[in-house]
Amino acid sequence: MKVVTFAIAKGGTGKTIITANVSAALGKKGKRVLIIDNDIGSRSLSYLFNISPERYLIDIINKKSIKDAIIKTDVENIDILPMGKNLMDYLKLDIEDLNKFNEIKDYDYIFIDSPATSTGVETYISLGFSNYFIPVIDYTSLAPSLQGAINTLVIGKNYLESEPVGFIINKAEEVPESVKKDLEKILGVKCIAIINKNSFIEDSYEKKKILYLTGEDERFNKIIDNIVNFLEELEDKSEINIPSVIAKIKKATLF
Ligand SMILES: Nc1ncnc2c1ncn2[C@@H]1O[C@H](COP(=O)(O)OP(=O)(O)OP(=O)(O)O)[C@@H](O)[C@H]1O
Repeated sequence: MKVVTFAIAKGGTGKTIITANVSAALGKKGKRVLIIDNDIGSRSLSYLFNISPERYLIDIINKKSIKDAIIKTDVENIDILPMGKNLMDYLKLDIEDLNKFNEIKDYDYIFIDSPATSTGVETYISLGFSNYFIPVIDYTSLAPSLQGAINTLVIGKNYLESEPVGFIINKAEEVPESVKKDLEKILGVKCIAIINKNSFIEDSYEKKKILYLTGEDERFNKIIDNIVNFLEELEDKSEINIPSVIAKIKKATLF
């Protein structure tokens, strides 16, 4: 199992779109995927997968199995776990309840879709629970994206031990090779994909479609396939030690 977050302490860069499409591509390949939906503000993941959760994990975690909150979607091999509250609220729970996260074993991939709060704290908590993270830079908003990516990399790598394995440039028309090289130098990881800005992607959200599955945009599908191949090469990781993760998060976020 691998826990991966497309993470950046900056809103609207395309994290949810990328999480949804990469998950769908993995699901199509027969991989079992769970998406932890922590983006409770925008609820964009529920919107895209067309689900209306009747219960959230926060409401049942002290009474039932974590599996009772997991929703099967209509998309092949993809389940969603709606958190219902900020991950920060989960940190206040008993360790016994938090250890229930270790019940989640039947998946090849877990993705955490997180909101970008102004303090970045939700992003950092997601990183605490992730083995790997991949910042998503919005090329139409390069300077704030870069700042968000640097913050995320510093906290994730140095305090939480989540491994940055590359970054994605999203909403880009054309990225000069020299800019890509500069970004790689600044961020210290490789650019694993450049996704162009286009109306198919933009409209897919409005129309509640997972673009990869419609096959409407061949170029987009090739890019998603490349990201999937990249993730498949990453090593599977062992179980996360919840108490030690919580201790690290508290230290890293001065929570
Ligand atoms: N490559 C793209 N081309 C055009 N529009 C895009 C592209 N990527 C994302 N968008 C649009 O940008 C908006 C934000 O995307 P998304 O919700 O995936 O970002 P996010 O990082 O998850 O946002 P938040 O921080 O609010 O959770 C959406 O309306 C989406 O349709």
